Amino acid sequence: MERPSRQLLLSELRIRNTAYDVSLSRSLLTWKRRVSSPVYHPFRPSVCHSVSVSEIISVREEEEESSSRQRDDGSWKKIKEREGKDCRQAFTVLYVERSRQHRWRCAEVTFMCPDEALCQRWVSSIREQLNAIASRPKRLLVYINPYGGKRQGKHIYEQKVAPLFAQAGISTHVIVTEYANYARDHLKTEAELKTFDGVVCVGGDGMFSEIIHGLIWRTQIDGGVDPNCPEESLLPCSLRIGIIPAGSTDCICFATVGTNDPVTSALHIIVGDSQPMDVCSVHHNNTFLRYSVSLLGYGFYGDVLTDSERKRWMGPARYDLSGVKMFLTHHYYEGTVSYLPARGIVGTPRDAARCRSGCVVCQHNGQLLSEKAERYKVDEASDNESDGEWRTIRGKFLAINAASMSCACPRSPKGLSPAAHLADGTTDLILVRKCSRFNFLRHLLRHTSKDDQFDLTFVEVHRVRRFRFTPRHCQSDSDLELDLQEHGKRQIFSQICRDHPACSCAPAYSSWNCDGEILTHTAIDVRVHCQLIKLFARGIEEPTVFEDLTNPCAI
Ligand SMILES: Nc1ncnc2c1ncn2[C@@H]1O[C@H](COP(=O)(O)OP(=O)(O)OP(=O)(O)O)[C@@H](O)[C@H]1O
Ligand SMILES: CCCCCCCCCCCCC/C=C/[C@@H](O)[C@H](CO)NC(=O)CCCCC
Ligand SMILES: [Ca+2]
Repeated sequence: MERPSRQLLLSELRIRNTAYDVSLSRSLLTWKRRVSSPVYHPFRPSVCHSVSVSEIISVREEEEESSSRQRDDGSWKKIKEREGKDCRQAFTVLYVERSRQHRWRCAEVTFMCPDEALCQRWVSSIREQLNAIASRPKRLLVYINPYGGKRQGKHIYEQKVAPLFAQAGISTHVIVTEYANYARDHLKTEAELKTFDGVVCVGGDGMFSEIIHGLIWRTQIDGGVDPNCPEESLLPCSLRIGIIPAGSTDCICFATVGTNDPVTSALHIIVGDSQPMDVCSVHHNNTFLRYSVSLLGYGFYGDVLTDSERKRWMGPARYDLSGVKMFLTHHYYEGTVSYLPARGIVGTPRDAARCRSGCVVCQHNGQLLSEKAERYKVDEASDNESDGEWRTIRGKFLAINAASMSCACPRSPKGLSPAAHLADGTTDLILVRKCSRFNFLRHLLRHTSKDDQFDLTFVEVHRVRRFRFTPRHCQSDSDLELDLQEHGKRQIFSQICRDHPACSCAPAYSSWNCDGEILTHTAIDVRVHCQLIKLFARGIEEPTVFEDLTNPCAI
């Protein structure tokens, strides 16, 4: 058991009219009500509070002149009782308080000191501790998409986030985007990245995608790496990214924080959290197409996205309408999926365990991959793909999904692949073969219940490092030859006729949904880059069952 660290300060201070023993160590601020009588009071509220120093947002001196100050709830609190004296005898600590469903709130407590010198000592000691936390950002570059989600981005930032950043002493350079890809291009070429400790995007998954495209591209160009070459190992980005959710799905925020709440996200940024994340690069014939961190979906999710883009004016409800429409349409697509299974790693897509804050699977697999990368640097002749052999599956699919993380979102709180990991260097490749509408509905509905969406005969899931997809009509002559041998000429010709858009109702191609953006190509080559970016987040926290044993209040 870890021992509480040495006390830096211990004083008797007052909260309102009650005396408390208040102590500060390098890790904790604790206030414990003084027990005047040893008699047990069953109806008295908890007498001891403890806050981790790492979760203190800021400390401020109270400057009111022997007067009262209005609290948030409208009541008045007395700051100073004695007359005629300078008033710097009280200080307020703002800190993170956990609320329901992974939400964080900014709470505050005001301590009254017997004299000014003591008050000053407390304020400077707490500030010293906060300044020593190197991971906290001091200067942030903020991009706001005014048109994401319900078009509330600017309002959300100004009302809920900016005041918190100001209280935490974070300075910001705020840019409201003027058109799509404004933030991406600004980051690629213009932004003075060295002057910032992080980039914040206010918007949805599409806006986040712009930010990572700008940052990853810039990092590769500055480091002399060719982003068009699918074989190149990409350089990790040094700046962390914060997401203030103001979009339609906000799946990246939800899956990394556990909730889509602007205040919670702002607090994770302020305390300087860090969550590494895998990124997939998507190429077509040695040309870079896009990066993806959440869903790469062909078939159902590609069609839903294509249809919903025409209904953008509807806001987030467009996905529900297009979802139902595409479910009824029930298109399937033929093609070949090849993949490189992830070997030597911990975890499978069917695990009961989930990726959570401080995930050991991500740590283990991340370490394994970086050691491997080091070895390859020494031995140039080694084949990068020697840890496994490519496997190939041909078929008719209703959906081909690659989930690099769970893709949990309010629509599906457990996500497309509930056991996927944020930073393990793999993506879960989910193949939903052609089946009846009823069966497909069973599969879809299981995304919203406790039942396993993979426990169906027409669904398979593989944890992979790399995969390729070729739609049937892009297949090589030798592949088509194989088809002829397998199925006989007559079947093939009737199939081609049925699939050809000119002479039948069923389209031959779907589109790829890449984190909510439509890809321009259907034949793609995808590779996972382990922990390429970092977010101001810590992963979803497990609800605490037992009191923290390092907390002196719990002992
Ligand atoms: N000023 C702007 N005008 C028009 N489009 C913009 C602007 N700034 C950003 N965009 C684009 O708007 C698109 C959607 O933005 P965003 O992701 O913020 O919201 P959303 O699509 O509603 O949410 P989600 O992606 O979570 O479903 C993005 O593709 C982004 O490139
Ligand atoms: C017939 C009804 C069946 C109901 C089934 C519900 C299943 C929900 C699964 C939700 C999966 C979300 C995956 C996230 C993808 C994001 O990268 C992307 C960008 O924001 N969002 C969409 O493409 C938006 C995609 C929205 C799909 C509905
Ligand atoms: Ca992953």
